[in-house]
Amino acid sequence: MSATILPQVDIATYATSTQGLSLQQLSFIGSVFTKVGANQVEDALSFLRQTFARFNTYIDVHSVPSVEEVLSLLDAGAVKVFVTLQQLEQLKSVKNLDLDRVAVTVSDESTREDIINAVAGTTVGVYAEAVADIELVEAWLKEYGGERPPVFISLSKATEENLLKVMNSGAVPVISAERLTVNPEADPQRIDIAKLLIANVESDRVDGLFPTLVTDERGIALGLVYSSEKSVSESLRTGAGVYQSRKRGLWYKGATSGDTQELIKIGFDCDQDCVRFVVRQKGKGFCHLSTATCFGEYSGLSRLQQTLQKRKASAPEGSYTARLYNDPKLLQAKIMEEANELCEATTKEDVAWEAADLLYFALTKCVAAGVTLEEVEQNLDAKNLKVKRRKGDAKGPWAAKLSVSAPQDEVKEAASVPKARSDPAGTIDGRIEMRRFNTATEPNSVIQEALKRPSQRSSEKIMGIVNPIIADIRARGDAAVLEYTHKFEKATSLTSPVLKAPFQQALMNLSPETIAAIDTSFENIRRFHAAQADKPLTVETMPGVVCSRFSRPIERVGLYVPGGTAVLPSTALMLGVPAMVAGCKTIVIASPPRADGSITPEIVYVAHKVGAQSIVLAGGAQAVAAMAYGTESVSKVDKILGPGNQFVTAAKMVVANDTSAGVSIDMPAGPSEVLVIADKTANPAFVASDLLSQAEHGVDSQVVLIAVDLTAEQLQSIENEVDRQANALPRVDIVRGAISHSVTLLVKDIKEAMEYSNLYAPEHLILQVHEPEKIVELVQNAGSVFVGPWTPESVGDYSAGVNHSLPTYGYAKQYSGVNLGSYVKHITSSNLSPEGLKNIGSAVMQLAKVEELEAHRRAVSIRLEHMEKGTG
Ligand SMILES: NC(=O)c1ccc[n+]([C@@H]2O[C@H](COP(=O)([O-])OP(=O)(O)OC[C@H]3O[C@@H](n4cnc5c(N)ncnc54)[C@H](O)[C@@H]3O)[C@@H](O)[C@H]2O)c1
Ligand SMILES: N[C@H](CO)Cc1c[nH]c[nH+]1
Ligand SMILES: [Zn+2]
Repeated sequence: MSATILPQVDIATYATSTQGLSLQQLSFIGSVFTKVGANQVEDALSFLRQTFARFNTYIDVHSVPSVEEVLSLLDAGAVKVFVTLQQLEQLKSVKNLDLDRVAVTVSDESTREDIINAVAGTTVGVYAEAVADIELVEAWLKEYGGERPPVFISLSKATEENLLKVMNSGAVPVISAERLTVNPEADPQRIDIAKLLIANVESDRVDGLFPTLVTDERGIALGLVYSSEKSVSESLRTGAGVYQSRKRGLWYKGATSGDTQELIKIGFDCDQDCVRFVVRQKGKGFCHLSTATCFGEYSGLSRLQQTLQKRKASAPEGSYTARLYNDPKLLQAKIMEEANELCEATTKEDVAWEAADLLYFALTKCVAAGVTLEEVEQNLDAKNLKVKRRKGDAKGPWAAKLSVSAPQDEVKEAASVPKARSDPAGTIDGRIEMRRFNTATEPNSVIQEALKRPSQRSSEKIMGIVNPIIADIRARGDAAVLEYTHKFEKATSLTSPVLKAPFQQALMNLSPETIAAIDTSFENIRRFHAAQADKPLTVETMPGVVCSRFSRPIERVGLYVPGGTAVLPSTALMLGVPAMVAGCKTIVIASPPRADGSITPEIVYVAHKVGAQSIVLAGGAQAVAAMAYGTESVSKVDKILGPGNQFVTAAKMVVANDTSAGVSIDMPAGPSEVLVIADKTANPAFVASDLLSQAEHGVDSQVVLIAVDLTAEQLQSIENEVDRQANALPRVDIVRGAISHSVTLLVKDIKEAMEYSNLYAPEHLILQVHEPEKIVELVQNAGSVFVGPWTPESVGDYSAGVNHSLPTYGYAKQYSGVNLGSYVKHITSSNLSPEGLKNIGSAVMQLAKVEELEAHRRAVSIRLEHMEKGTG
């Protein structure tokens, strides 16, 4: 709000003055003017510090000798300084100084032409001091013409009539605060500030009232009311929100409800036809419906602040916020954790998510310390007024985190031994490079830390998102599935969440090359998985005791085909073909549709080839929940398989743990990863291409290179290839994100390489080493292994026949990738002859006796007795 009038105060006496407007009443107007003498700069700085939040301070600095001191006043928050022509010339050359923070003074030494020349083409204002003849100034203003700069005038004879003339001419009058009053009836020798304030406000209403927007201190609209000169005057006098009701006259807000308001400021809009009251609302809220505003409750940061303040006053025992208030160390750790997660976030969505988390913990810290959002924002405004900008370099340990060593130089210097390089950035000197760690010199803890998968959002947070989605799908079925698809996939035209077989030919309109590629892959995957079928087995464990095992397909399977960062028809093949080979009766495929509501034709073609019953046009937790519980149109399944992002994986875990769902899952298959072991025989270009093929999946992917006894030059060639090839990729930005948490380990021999690999348990392991077949024997933990220079990982992703739906995140230690066994359950059977029962009976009866389970024992003894009596 720009100033309408500038009450002048003396900084030496303002605090104790009892004449005219009080300090609080001045703050309602929002602006003050003061003169600073040569020795008063320190006092002025302290005045600015104390009053920054309450006033905009305009300072006459004629007598301040140095430009440095003038700048320090501007830096401390003076909104405008009134200067001499000489000072103006000096200030014009100050970098970062906005010239609309300066007004030049018309004085005896300067002619009108000097002033016009000085301000021409700038935003510098003009200050006319001790003007005796107001008509002359009016004439001057008229003559000036065009886009006039802001003009401030102090009159030698400040009568109400003269002040109104100044305001009518569009200038801002400067007048001693001691000459003003908020109570003209009791103080007739002073000028009514309310009258001056609204002198230029126009009303186009027949009742002459002024539309008045009431906001809180953050500028959030609380409601719309009306004001009159009288109500403004009453508000200034009482320091409360007082308005003019169109029916009931003066309205002292909260007089009956108790929801009163503390007046903070009164201002006006740009064309002076709307009043703005900034208030601090007490009680239940502004609206008569007891909401914070007439437009509903607060949202965002304001709502969070409201909740945190309530929790501070009385937090429910055991609430997380109460824990944070009571444990400052926990709060500190959370702030650092969230700040770090925000630094690591790369996608728009993740940055917003992590920033929200950081703001939550930062605001908790503020509320704990009694600091309000309004105060934080005042600080932001104060910083915005700074002229002397800091360089903004990082300090202390943070600066150290930024410093990067020069890898190329190092390599040149140390002719053959590659050095470790552990900067956290993924791009070093603009190159796309992984961090290097030498296992011979780095402590094991550092290596373990470097090998950690990129931080995932905490399961608490993910569950907080996924659980309500699952509950919603259970409660509202198809309608909820559609709503989430509209929201996440932006497929707002979609009206049914399911596409049922038979699928129309038009939906599988593919090029002959694509059809041929899918058909080739389909056949290889089919062959490899068909070969996995196990024949029923039968064993006679004792004479007459025959045990068998046979398998049966799981009847109904749900296959999740990811479609967030990339659409993966190959995953439809990897999940659909073994389901078909196993003989699953109902195959349901789920995949997020495109924004136009359609599904990728390649996925429809695969669904058709594997005999899928339907395609669920949904992704994420909603697709998983729909298949787990079934909806009006989505068939319930017995097992859900397939990879996905954190929401998909979390939802699979939730439904698998719900016994009422009666559904199982394959495994946790998250962001893609690869570990390449390369020795001197490896081709650097091949190694780089394999690393990048998984890095391009997503920013949360991780790739690891284990360099076995490489020279600095050999390692450098791989790194050069990584940078060169990465920069040529269309998904270079994703690759950059993934490489930022990817690492190279320098190890001495293949044995050590395999130890690290087994510890990491990668989803994909690539062996680009001498005699790789022999090394396969050393593999203990891995999802799928790619052997030798001619086996890029992508052959496994698409066409070789092996499955690409594999355990990630180290779960290769206990899970297998998807295989035929994933679609069947094994059933055993026993078949005993009388002789067999005789042979085994005593062992069974004895053990039943030990367990004191008599009915078990008798089930045998009763038969043996029958045999003896010949009645069996
Ligand atoms: N391990 C394996 O075998 C394997 C195989 C293929 C792919 N992958 C991995 O699968 C992952 C696929 O992830 P993706 O994101 O590309 O696709 P996705 O289909 O798994 O996830 C997309 C869905 O996530 C949901 N979602 C997105 N943001 C959300 C939010 N803020 N709140 C709630 N739900 C939200 C939406 O419903 C969206 O449809 C990748 O990380 C890829 O590397 C792994
Ligand atoms: N590499 C992924 C599994 O981690 C699968 C995939 C599909 N398309 C390309 N790659
Ligand atoms: Zn892949």
